[in-house]
Amino acid sequence: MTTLTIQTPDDWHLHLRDADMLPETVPATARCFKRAIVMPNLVPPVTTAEMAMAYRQRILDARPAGSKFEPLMTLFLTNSTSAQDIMDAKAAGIVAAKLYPAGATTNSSAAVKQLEAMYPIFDVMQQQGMLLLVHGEVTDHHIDIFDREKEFIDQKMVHIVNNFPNLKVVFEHITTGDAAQFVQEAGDNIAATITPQHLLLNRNDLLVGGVRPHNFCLPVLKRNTHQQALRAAVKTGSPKFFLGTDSAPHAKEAKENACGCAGCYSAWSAIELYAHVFEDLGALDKLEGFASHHGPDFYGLPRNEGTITLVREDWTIPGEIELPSGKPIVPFFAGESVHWKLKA
Ligand SMILES: NC(=O)N[C@@H](CC(=O)O)C(=O)O
Ligand SMILES: [Zn+2]
Ligand SMILES: [Zn+2]
Repeated sequence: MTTLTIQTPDDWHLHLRDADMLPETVPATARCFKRAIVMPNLVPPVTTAEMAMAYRQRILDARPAGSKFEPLMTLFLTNSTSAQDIMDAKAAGIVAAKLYPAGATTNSSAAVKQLEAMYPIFDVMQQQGMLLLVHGEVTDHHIDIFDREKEFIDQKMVHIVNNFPNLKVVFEHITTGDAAQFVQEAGDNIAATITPQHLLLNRNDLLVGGVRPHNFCLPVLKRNTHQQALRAAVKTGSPKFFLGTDSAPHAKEAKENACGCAGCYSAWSAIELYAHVFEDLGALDKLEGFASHHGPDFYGLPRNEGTITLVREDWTIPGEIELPSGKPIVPFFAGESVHWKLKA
């Protein structure tokens, strides 16, 4: 096969950042995705409908001329989020709220410290038909970083899903066979996003032969058997799994640092990298479902009109990109060759 045409895809997990990052990040995603779930972990976090609407406008203003890219906004949950905040958000067109356990990841210190205290809020979300998006890792210091997702399933996720059977929950950026199996076996109210890095890499790519800060993201890459389980999950074509890049830019100096930031900036090559993986799996026929159908179907939104075409053509991801601030950033998979390219 030399070309591949699929219905226009969406990115169901994206960090656009803010201010002078938007002229970089918005075009990168808008080049092939029609919509994206925009994560709210700004500084300060997006905790009200008003903040989300102002952020949405800044994103719309950063679109390239003629672009119809549509940001789907989310609310950052804290232990101070009120029922009224949820109702206001719903009324403003916000589709989901994001649960970060406090301290789990980038800019999450203001997030949820006591998860069970959020249950009345989940109840309102369930009634309002707002989705719950979850960064699924426990944050207790004594729990090993490689076990934090599995512990979250056992301690928290099982109870959320069972207590709120009509709340749609997205288990974001899953990284383990345990999470894939949990999602597959649980009811129809739970689905998961999977990133390109967790399909392409395992923890050897982070640590063998020297530490590779550009492969560091959270949840951290796991052992090869988990990578294989995620690959097997997308290969089934199950509607419970869909595309969420978790593209999360940090300047080069913040990644190549004694305390490097977590996040991979994959937007410029994301759809190509997924095609690369699905080809490897002999499952190119499953890419369209994963990238363009399962997400909107789960969210209860219409599928996109139109198509994109990928061409089988080798190209090399650049080693560096210059941010609008003038600072360099190293894109995910820099210097590596990819077999598919978006047709201009
Ligand atoms: N995935 C990451 O490693 N980082 C994300 C936050 C997140 O999605 O957890 C970021 O905002 O940088
Ligand atoms: Zn996360
Ligand atoms: Zn993320």
